[in-house]
Amino acid sequence: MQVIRDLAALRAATAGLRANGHRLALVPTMGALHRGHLSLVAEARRHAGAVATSIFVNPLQFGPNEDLARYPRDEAGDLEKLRGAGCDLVWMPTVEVMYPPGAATVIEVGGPSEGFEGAARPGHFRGVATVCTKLFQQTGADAAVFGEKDWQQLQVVRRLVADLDMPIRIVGHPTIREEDGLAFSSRNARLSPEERALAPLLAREMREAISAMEGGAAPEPALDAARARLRGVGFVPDYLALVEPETMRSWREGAPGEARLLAAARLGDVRLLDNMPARLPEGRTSAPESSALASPPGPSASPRPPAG
Ligand SMILES: Nc1ncnc2c1ncn2[C@@H]1O[C@H](COP(=O)(O)OP(=O)(O)OP(=O)(O)O)[C@@H](O)[C@H]1O
Ligand SMILES: CC(C)(CO)[C@@H](O)C(=O)[O-]
Ligand code: BAL
Repeated sequence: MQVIRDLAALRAATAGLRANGHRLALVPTMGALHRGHLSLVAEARRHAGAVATSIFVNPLQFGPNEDLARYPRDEAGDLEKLRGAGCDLVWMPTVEVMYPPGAATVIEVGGPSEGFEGAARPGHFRGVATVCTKLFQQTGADAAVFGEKDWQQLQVVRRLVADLDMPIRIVGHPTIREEDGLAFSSRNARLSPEERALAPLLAREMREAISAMEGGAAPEPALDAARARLRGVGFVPDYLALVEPETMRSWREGAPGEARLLAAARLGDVRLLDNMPARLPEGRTSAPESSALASPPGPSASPRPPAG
C-alpha cells in the first residue's frame, strides 16, 4: 500500500496504476476509520481494479466554532486498517498541500446544499464541494464511493458532478450500524459511556416514526412525537424532517412514494446524524393539490387546469 503525501508523487502513482490497466476508485474520508469506512473500501473494490482512500480533515468544511481541533485522528490505526482492507493507495495531503498560500477558489453547489446541514453549518457544503472537486482532480479517479450515512452530502456531490460534467461515477453505499442500531461515525468516539448508551435511541425513534408514517400516520405528528421522546431522554434534536431523497426539498404533505427521513441531534457536545428511507403509502392524501384532484372542487379549492 502506497502512502502518499505530495501531489507529484500522487500523480506518478496514479499514472502507474493506469499504465497497468487499472481503473481507480476513490474513498474520500477524514480518517479515524471504522467499519463504515472499510465497507466503502470494499465497495470501491467492486468498481475498479485499484482503490485509493484519502484521509484529510478538511478545515474548509468546519465553521469557526465547530470541532475541527477535537476531530478524532488516528493515523497509525487508519493505515493498519486500510492495509488489512486491501487498499492500494492512501492520499494524505497536509493542509498546505491541499490549500497552498494564495488559494482563492471555492465551489458553491445550490439545490440540495440548502437547508439541514447547509443551514446548520453555513459554508460546510462549500468546503465539501471544494475539497471533493480537488480530490477528484488530484487522483483522476474513475469512481468515488460515499456513504449514505451523510445522505445530504451524497446528493450534493452527485449534483456537483452532474453540473460540472465531471467524468467520475459517484457510488452511494448503505449506512453500516453497530449491533444496537447506532450508525458508525468517527464522532461516536467522543460520546461518554452514558451518552453512548443513549445514542441508539435516535435510530430507534426514527424507525418508530417511519413505521407510524408507513402505517398511514400523518408525518408531522409522528415526527413531533419522536422529537418529544428524544428530548425526554436528553437529546437536543436539531432537525427531524421528511424530504425528497434527491433534492432535499420538504416532502409534500400527503404525497405517497419514497421519502427520506433526515435527523441531526445533539447528545452532550456530539452531534449525531442519521437518515433512513420511508415509503409513504397511497390513500392518506391531505395536500391541497392532490385533494383538489381527488374530490370535487369545494368553495375554497383553487382552480386547476383539467388533467391531460
Ligand atoms: N456508518 C457508516 N456507514 C457507511 N458509510 C459511512 C458511515 N460513516 C461514515 N461513512 C462515510 O464515510 C465517508 C467519510 O466520512 P467521515 O470521514 O466524515 O466519517 P464519519 O464517521 O461520518 O465522521 P463524522 O463523525 O465526521 O460524521 C463519507 O462518505 C461517509 O458518509
Ligand atoms: C467527503 C469528505 C471526505 C470531504 O472532506 C467528508 O465530508 C466526509 O468525510 O464525509
Ligand atoms: N461526514 C461529514 C463530515 C463532517 O462532519 O464535516
